[in-house]
Amino acid sequence: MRTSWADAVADADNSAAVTSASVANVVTASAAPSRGGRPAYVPPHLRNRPVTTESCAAPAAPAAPSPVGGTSKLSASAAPATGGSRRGGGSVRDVVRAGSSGARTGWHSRGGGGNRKEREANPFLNDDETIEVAFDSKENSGINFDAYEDIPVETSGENVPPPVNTFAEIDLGDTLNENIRRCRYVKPTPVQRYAIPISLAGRDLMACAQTGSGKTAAFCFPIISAIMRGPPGPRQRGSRTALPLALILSPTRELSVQIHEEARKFSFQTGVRAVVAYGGAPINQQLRDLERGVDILVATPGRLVDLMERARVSLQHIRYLALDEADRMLDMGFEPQIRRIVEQMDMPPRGQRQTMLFSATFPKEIQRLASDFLYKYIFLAVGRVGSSTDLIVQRVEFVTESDKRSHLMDLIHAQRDSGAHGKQSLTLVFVETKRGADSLEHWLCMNGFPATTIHGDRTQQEREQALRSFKTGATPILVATDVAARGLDIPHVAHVINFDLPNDIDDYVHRIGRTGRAGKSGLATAFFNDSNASLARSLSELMQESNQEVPQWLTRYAAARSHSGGGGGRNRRSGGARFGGRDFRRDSSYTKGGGGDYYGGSFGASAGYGGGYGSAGVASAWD
Ligand SMILES: Nc1ncnc2c1ncn2[C@@H]1O[C@H](COP(=O)(O)OP(=O)(O)OP(=O)(O)O)[C@@H](O)[C@H]1O
Repeated sequence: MRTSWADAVADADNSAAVTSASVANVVTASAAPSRGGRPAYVPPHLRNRPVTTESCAAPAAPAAPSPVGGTSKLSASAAPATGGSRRGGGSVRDVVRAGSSGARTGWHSRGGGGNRKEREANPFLNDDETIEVAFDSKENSGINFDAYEDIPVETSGENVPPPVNTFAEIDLGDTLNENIRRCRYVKPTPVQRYAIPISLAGRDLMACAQTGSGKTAAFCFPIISAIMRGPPGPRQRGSRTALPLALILSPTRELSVQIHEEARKFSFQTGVRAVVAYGGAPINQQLRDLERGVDILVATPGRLVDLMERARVSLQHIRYLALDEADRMLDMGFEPQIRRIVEQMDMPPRGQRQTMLFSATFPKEIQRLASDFLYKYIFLAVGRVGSSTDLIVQRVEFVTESDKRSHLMDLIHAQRDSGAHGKQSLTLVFVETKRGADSLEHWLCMNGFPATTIHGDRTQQEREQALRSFKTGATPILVATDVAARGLDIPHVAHVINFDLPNDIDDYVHRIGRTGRAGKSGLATAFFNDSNASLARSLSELMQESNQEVPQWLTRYAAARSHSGGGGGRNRRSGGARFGGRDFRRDSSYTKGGGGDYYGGSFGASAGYGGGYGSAGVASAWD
């Protein structure tokens, strides 16, 4: 049985009615074992205390085993495979694929792979429908395509393949089409309309499209389809080194797990096998998974390097490379590791592999770095006329440090009171530090609000448990650091609160993008005070561009920063840029050959775009 927000609050209210000693017990209770025999989450302040029997957080839903580490999935992934058939379709590609059975890559041709198809778990069998019961059903109406109708799209590069309007226009193969249908994707989102034909044409791509707009499928579909119709991969012949054909890199473990879950759905019964490898989870399970054969490897960079150093993965047969959150992957923290993987190991060079970079934000200096990895690439920017206003309402409130907690409490109370018929919604609260996350979570629990936390000091098992507990609504408040800012697709997040604002406007864009996804509406509230002055200008510009109400005081802060010469560094935006997805190659400062690449400089496509470029230093489809 799932505990709803209303139940949880009622429980909390009951607890609050008793003595403070019993409140302490309520909190301490999280040390009790949860259902399914897994230890329940223990808030940080109680980790060394004796175990009692009640819980601050409502009990988490039981979980099916994850592909790696045994804790990440909500789905009943061990269920037998049903539906769909690799051989059943009439598509040429499927026939080719089926006809090559046993000779090509995929589990049925790998050492030890044997008769794996029969054992393929059905990734569509999950308990989403049960989860929906706890949430407001009007939130489940699926993607709102009207929100995307007049979306401005810009492409640049040579010979850009034309976009498609429907999935039927692309020959993805019957099995993949069946999986798309199972995902309930009726038609492609704008980024998919453009990116899929570009990728299927074999072109390198740098794609910038707003958060929650379906970028994962935009790179997964062409990869899966190309593997299905391409020549067989190498046979491992007794070697324990895995030889994937495609590599998808992402910056966080949870995002890698999520992309892998998506890839498994899209590739169900296609014969294409996706495996995930990420840090913090037991490596032995991942090694066993790799030994069974891998076509698509989804990985975080650190774990991948580890596997390569152990000679358990070789990239010499990579045909497709995708970097999700590519600007993050190439910023100062990750760049050396990515260069090592892409340029200094055994991966085929650009031009011999196909490379796809995706993100919602692409600062120019990162585009410049990224161009080292790309060959004659197409730049694609997908924005939205009407901007984000329709989907994410952004609010900024001036709140001093000492008032933040009481303000947060007001917001959470308001949110609870607006919940229809006891249905709940989720609130994601971003803070700057791990310690701050633990402390706020503790305080929320003490005040009767079931909360959990995700940050880099927690074990991977705790992180996955926290995410699961949040997704199911068992703990409808998640306090997070930036580790949860990018890519995570969590349905029913109604409110993102920037308790501490980030220093970088791009981080803000990704954080608020955890709500208002796939055409649904969302709310984002930020607490601003003097310590955020450096963000004032870029925040105010972003809000203006998204047709949000900018408070007068924020405009004054922004003006003061402009006069004092502080504009938010690389985050500075130009006012009034209707469309910020600008290809850096269009800059006059860019010299042909500077990126080792030819750029034709012609626009290949434009849909409904009537505005000119600004001189924004940041390319963001939110503009
Ligand atoms: N064609 C489609 N029709 C309906 N829903 C879709 C379609 N494509 C993707 N979605 C859904 O939209 C949601 C957002 O997709 P996804 O996570 O790929 O977004 P994203 O662009 O990668 O976001 P972010 O920038 O935050 O990483 C997912 O729940 C996905 O299942």
